[in-house]
Amino acid sequence: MLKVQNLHQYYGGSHILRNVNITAEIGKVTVLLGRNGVGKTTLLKSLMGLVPIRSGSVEWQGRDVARKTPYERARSGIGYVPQGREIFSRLSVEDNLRMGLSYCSARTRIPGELYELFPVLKQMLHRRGGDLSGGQQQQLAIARALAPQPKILILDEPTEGIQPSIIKDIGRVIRMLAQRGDMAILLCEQYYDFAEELADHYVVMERGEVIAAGPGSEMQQKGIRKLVAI
Ligand SMILES: Nc1ncnc2c1ncn2[C@@H]1O[C@H](COP(=O)(O)OP(=O)(O)OP(=O)(O)O)[C@@H](O)[C@H]1O
Repeated sequence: MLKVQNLHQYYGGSHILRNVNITAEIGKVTVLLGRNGVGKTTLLKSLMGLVPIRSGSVEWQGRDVARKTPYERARSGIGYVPQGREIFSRLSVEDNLRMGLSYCSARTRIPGELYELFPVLKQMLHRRGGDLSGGQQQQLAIARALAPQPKILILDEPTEGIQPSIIKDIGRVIRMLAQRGDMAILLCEQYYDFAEELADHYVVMERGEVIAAGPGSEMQQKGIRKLVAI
């Protein structure tokens, strides 16, 4: 389980995250919602150690990882799919997947399962990452994060700029990964319908604070769509 408590983060003098508390459980999809600029990406980067936090704890599988490096967090089973995908455009699809294994000495082979989840990657194995469509790159970014077999997958807006058929495929993979029961999913998303369909739990942020949270089944009844409408 990932448990974030009383987290505060600043960029210079700007107080960006204010006393954030969230959890993400193994076997569940937790969706993080909020309008542009409320601090979602900053929160995910803080969880991954890509930006420092001022105070609070980030507990993963019972250990506080808040002072660990991104490398150490990745090795402890935290997988991260950044906003904008950050594919290595001049490397092949296969080498992009290998990059996902680069910090993980125990695993040297790309799991064959990734090609079952995303068959297009097998077809394009020797193409350059930069030659893939946006949707294919997103699938590659997810597969790269899954290559070392993490226990939590953190995704930052995976549907951004992606065509509907690929959004469906990505949704199916997310649901399947959670249902297997050995991985937590923390999904930051602006596409409300996609988020609602997948959510076991939801968290809504506004101006750096969590303003609502609960079971995914209650999102409609609680009017969460309105809270995040632009
Ligand atoms: N590197 C940075 N330096 C200073 N301020 C930043 C930096 N990155 C983000 N911010 C500011 O922090 C606030 C939160 O940004 P963040 O990207 O975390 O929001 P977000 O909810 O993920 O938005 P979006 O949905 O647009 O990605 C915004 O006001 C943003 O301008």
